[in-house]
Amino acid sequence: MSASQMMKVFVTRRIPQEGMKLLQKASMCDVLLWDSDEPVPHAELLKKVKGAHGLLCLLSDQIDAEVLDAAGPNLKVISTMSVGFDHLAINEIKKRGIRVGYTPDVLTDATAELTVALLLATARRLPEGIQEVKSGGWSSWKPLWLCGYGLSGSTVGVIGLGRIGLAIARRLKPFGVKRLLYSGRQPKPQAGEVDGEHVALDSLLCESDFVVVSCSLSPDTQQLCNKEFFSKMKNTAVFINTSRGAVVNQEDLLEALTSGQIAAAGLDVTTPEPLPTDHPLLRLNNCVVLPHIGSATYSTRGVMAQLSAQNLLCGLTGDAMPNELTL
Ligand SMILES: O=CC(=O)O
Repeated sequence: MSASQMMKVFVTRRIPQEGMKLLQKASMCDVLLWDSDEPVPHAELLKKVKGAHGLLCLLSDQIDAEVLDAAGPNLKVISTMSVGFDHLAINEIKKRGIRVGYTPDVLTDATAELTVALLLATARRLPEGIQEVKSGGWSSWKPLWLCGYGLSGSTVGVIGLGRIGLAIARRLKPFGVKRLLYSGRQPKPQAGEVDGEHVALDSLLCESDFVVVSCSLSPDTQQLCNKEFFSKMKNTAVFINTSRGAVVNQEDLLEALTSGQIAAAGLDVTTPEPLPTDHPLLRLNNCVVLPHIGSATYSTRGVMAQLSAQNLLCGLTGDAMPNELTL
């Protein structure tokens, strides 16, 4: 293929080899990589994307009208190495006739596992316990020390029983969960598998011992978890969010945690990301914050990279993508 027929692809970060190899093998592609583990600065993104036919990006890259304009009319496909796509200006993308690939399913298990780990770490106060061991605060076995909340006999409420929500529910049930509630627009047939009860959000909040947020970020869910939301939760309830930070009003969460309105929170996602190290949430013992690592297993990230590369290449050749977002 002559240089003028080659299609330009910009990859916004180092990604696992499984994906890079596929792109490098594709004879029609001229691949430009932002060869770093850190995000490409916005000004560089605008430069590097110029004239690209394909863009492989991550959830931390905001792909807005400015980026699309900088790319210009060649851009045929955007492939995001994520299941979430709230970082993409979908209306602008649709207007320009650009196709979008994403990576659902392949990260469901890893994200559900991480959610369970975070729930248990938060409810059983693992970070506090580890800190006490290291600091010499562990003086003896004490009946009233570092007690938390258990899943056995509990009611769990899942907000958004989609692929990941269901995988979380499946994993939590064997801990002896008594009732599994879920909210969402309509009952889901697959909820039967976990004996899930479809309830109104208010009932879920009033009745649950653990509230797990697993919905995607949309105008409907933005700031869903606010003062009113937390005020309906039990004082002994634990709040877990592994979806997107913007689903939560963090000021209101901080207030709920410091006032004792709720018992504890575990967050894998925050606003902003990274959360500044002096953020007040990080000073609380009853808040466990992780750095958005839901899908971070070696194999999952490998498969995500591979799928993103496949989506991108199919988008360039005009073929059906393994996972194309319906716009
Ligand atoms: O948050 C993770 C993803 O959207 O893949």
